[in-house]
Amino acid sequence: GIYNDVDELPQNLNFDFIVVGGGTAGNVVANRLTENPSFSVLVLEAGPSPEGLLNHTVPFFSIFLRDQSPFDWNYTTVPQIGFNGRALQYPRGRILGGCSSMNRLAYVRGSSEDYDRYSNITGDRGWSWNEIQPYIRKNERWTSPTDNHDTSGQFNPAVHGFHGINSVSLAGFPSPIQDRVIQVTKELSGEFPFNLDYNSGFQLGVGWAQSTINHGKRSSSFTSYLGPEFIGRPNLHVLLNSQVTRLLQTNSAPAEFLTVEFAQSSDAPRQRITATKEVIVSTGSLETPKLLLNSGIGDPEQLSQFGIKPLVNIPDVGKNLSIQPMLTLSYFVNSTNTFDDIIRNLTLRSELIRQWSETDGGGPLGNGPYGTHQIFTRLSKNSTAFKTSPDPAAGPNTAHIQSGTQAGPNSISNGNISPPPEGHFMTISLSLNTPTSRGSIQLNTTNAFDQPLIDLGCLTTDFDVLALKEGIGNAQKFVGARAWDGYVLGPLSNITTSSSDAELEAFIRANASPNGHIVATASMSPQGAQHGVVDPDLRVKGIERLRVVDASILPFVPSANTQFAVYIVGERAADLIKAAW
Ligand SMILES: Cc1cc2nc3c(=O)[nH]c(=O)nc-3n(C[C@H](O)[C@H](O)[C@H](O)COP(=O)(O)OP(=O)(O)OC[C@H]3O[C@@H](n4cnc5c(N)ncnc54)[C@H](O)[C@@H]3O)c2cc1C
Repeated sequence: GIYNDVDELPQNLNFDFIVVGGGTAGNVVANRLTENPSFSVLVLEAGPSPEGLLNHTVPFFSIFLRDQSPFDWNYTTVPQIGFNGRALQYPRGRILGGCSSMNRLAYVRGSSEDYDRYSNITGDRGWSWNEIQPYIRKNERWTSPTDNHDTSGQFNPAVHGFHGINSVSLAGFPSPIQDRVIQVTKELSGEFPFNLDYNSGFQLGVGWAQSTINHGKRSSSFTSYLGPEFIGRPNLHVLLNSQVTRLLQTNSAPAEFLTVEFAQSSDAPRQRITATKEVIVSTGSLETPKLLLNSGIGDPEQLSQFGIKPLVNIPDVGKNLSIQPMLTLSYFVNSTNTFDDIIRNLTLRSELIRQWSETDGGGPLGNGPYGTHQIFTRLSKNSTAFKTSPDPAAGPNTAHIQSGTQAGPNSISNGNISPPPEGHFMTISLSLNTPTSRGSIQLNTTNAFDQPLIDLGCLTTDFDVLALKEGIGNAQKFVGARAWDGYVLGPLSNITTSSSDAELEAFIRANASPNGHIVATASMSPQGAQHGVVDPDLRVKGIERLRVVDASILPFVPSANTQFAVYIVGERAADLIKAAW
């Protein structure tokens, strides 16, 4: 069951496993472990439930989940050198389902090489593309689009799972620009070839967008893994509004941290519960390092500076943060049939809400705001970026740049949801999927309710800036295709094909923003390695019966949005834990 208050928890229960964080990965672990009726699981989630929240259910409205809100951690980064010293507001779900309850729903796996790299650098074949296939099937439930259009030629059924838990679908409402995008794949087939399915392991080219949407409604780890058929399990307990403040050491040789300390608000009394088998930390890439550090697990020198007693020496906690920087390029179009007015015109919006609810998820609001297609491209072989760094992609078939096409304003992707008051747009958003810059998460105070110091480190290497410049050039080639003649009128920004290198760099630093795909702050490394934070079986190094299971364990960001990888991490972790007990 799901409880709001600690007093509602069934008394005198022993919990075999405590999952800290009911987010994307945490709910997968809780679901899979409770398949075994003899395991009892408690999930402690800092936020409330998204049940009944329209913005967390209507896919298009994810654009409204970027501002400060009671369902968000409302982070602000430290001033970012690479972004001209801008300190950025940075959204993360503080709600059951975590970021899967508020993300942009794009379902993108990355390349097979991304997963083979995880396998190679950890020495564990279990993370390779071939070995994760069963977990893809366990996670994915391919679902027909809301409008039931003919999807042949829009995806490859052979590479999808139809019997998993988490819904994935193609757009359920046509976009006004989708036919032109397909025309570009024919016209410029050398640079932008059509790819039937970018989730096959071979991602390069242009494919129809796939999203975690179930009949016009968000499919999250809350709606799926804690869905009605599971949440009634007598061994599955989810306590909301409960933030874990520290893990407490219960044994020193071997080191164990089986007691969790938590509180229902910053000034509420601290409570304690002890797991009998394992504690699983699934608090995400920003909170996981903070929780470990507050518990005395980290770099001893840094911990001592805060008066925290160093208990386990793991210098890499919070280091190596990796995230993809992104940019959006918007163009005025010769049409009023775009999504701009859904944001600007409240009357239209309420009509569409009515359509959505009367048709069970139908109409444009049932689509994610990510647009029609995903475009995966590589930098040119003789790119100047490669003079500054070896190729950071996981392999020769892995994209450096991922772009999305949408019939709407640039602001959809930027987090700022106020489009220009006039005009209609189409936008290419482009993300550098293979960043070489690294940042960090550090403590600011020892109060668990305070934010950590978040340094995303974006655009601090020459490679990343040069690669984004080339990404802009790619986008301009795409928009320059004849398919857009008479439709695209001109750019919204002052960036054109004749902009100088200096102008491009100034534009990038002033306008780029981080996307939501933070990883690597508690990276996996080989068993026994001194670097990294967890072993390939996700056990925290030097500690027994404590694992980290969330995005923070990925040592590199995949060439993709990250929820897919996180679901796979959750699925495999559950099997590893089951095998250990
Ligand atoms: C704005 C945005 C847009 C995105 N768009 C996409 C997209 O379109 N496609 C895609 O694939 N990916 C997207 N992502 C990324 C993806 O959603 C995340 O990588 C993934 O969901 C992270 O999963 P996680 O389990 O690591 O963390 P989360 O899902 O964040 O889960 C962590 C959970 O732990 C809880 N928690 C944290 N600290 C504590 C504590 N101390 N005690 C108790 N509970 C705690 C949190 O409230 C949260 O519920 C986006 C992310 C963001 C932020």
